[in-house]
Amino acid sequence: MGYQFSDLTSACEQDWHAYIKHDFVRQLGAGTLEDGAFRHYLKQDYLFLIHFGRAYALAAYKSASLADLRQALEGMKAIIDIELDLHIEFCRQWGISEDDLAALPEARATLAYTRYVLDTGSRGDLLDLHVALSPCLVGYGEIARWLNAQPFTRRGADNPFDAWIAMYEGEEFQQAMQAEIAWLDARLAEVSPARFAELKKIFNDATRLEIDFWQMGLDRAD
Ligand SMILES: Cc1ncc(C[n+]2csc(CCO)c2C)c(N)n1
Repeated sequence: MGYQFSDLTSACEQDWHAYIKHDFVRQLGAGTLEDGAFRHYLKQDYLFLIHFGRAYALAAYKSASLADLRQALEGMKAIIDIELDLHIEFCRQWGISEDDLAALPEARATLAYTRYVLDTGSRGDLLDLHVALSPCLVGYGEIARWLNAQPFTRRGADNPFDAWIAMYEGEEFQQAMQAEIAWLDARLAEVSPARFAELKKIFNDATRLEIDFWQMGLDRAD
């Protein structure tokens, strides 16, 4: 008894590091990532974000308290009003129009990850769903902080991906990430070892799917 969020990352340390320190991330930080790989990632991430918007709608449906319902609504608004708007603008700067985005075929890695999260939330409870969502929210915040601490990372105008790092290091985003960790810490404090083992599997699966998402970008896989 008495778990916290950091027990999930510790229990999946190898995969968690493979996700946070993936070659895609390193190249993005160094500014050496090929444009085509970044564009492929951006396009698939548009589809990813739409399904994550649905996952927050599922979190609303699974909420038994007003506080949880409000939190789900805030998550959905953050994706639809902030993250997706920024994303569409980002895509435009990289030469990808809204028409291009609307006509995209979905890559297998996108399908696998998004539907895994939706399925986990459908069969499980709100905690299962939040654990499935947490590598996304917490991972990107950690990636931005990790990149800023690496000697190979270049910031500013000589890194074409600088705006990407800036998006996730921002105060607002880091606060949302801390709020999610606090919510998970409070729930995980109450779970049994058997329940923790179930949640660890979900966290590990979602983390592995994040690794595949980066790899899909590097390989430009569909
Ligand atoms: C594959 C993939 N994983 C995580 C994120 C980051 N992300 C997506 S939605 C969300 C919540 C913010 O409202 C965050 C942090 C991404 N963009 N793409």
